[in-house]
Amino acid sequence: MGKNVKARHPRLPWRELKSKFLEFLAPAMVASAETMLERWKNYEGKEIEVFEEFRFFTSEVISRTAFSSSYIEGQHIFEMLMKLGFLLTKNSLTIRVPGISKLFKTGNEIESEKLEKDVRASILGIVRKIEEKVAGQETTNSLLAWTVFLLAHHTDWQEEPRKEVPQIFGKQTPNPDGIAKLKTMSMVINECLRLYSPVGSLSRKAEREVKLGKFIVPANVDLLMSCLSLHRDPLIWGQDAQLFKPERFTEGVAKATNNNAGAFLPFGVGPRTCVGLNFAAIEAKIALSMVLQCYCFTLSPGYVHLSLQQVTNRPLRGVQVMLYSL
Ligand code: HEM
Repeated sequence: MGKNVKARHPRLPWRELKSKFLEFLAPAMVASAETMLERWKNYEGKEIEVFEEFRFFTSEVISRTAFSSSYIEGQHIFEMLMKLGFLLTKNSLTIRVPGISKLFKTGNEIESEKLEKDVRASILGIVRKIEEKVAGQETTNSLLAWTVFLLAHHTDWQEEPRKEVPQIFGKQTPNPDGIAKLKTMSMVINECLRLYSPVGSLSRKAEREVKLGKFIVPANVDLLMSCLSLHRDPLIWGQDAQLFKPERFTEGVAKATNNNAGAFLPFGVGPRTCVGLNFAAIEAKIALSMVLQCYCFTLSPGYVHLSLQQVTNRPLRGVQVMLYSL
């Protein structure tokens, strides 16, 4: 921010800001997961399709978080509307000479035009924010469904994160402090993001001619990078690249990728990196912790393994699992 530009709000230190953000988000996510698990009671001992379930869950999280965070902005809009109403009434009572009113505007008219513009801009701002969150709904939905698929297929890996959940939260619902400590859960999520990256490819446009390794990319060329093939490349991940092995992330992403920052890109790279990264990670960890606390699951015989790359990489026929109460 430039020297002469005043901050609109007093600055909070980053750590404090992040914890305030978490304090607000985590309870909304926990409440949405509770609603989902309440529904799951009807499926105990039966088959459940979790892609659709997580669609309800991720949509509910959005409506709880996006709309309530718009409350203050909404209040500001209502204040502006009240003032606008007052000015419009005043303008309508002012006697104007026909014709002149088109050439000269009164102070009240100028102010009401400005207010009208501000109201429009504020409403568009809220809509844009909600749109951004909706953009993240499908991706988190896919991540959760693919993770349940992988854990249902590799039941030994269900036990590891399940043990960790009570160690960290006891019998409580997930809280912001504990979420950061879920190490095995992070490994499982990273391995799922590697194998079933919800965003299958990243796109960029070359603004000018650039040298990319041994290639010269001319200006204005559209580039598409496939995260799916990058994440399964044996030259980067080894001969077991196709296998589900969360242990490769035991010592973090840097170690798993041999410090190759361009090898693991589920959330993109550079200045356009996903802005919802933390939001998605917290949401996924809360949902999975709560599911694992209550249930174990195996793949249903009816499950058909097909993925569809349409905006996101998602299971085409859903993910059916058999649900057992613990
Ligand atoms: C598992 C969940 C998610 C995945 C895998 C994911 C992945 C991505 C990827 C790959 C990009 C493009 C980055 C690039 O081109 O370098 C992106 C951009 C974006 N994501 Fe996400 N995302 C997820 C969740 C979310 C959530 C929850 C939100 C909102 C709360 C969100 C909001 C956005 C926005 C606004 C952009 C555009 C950023 C820009 O162009 O500057 N995402 N995401």
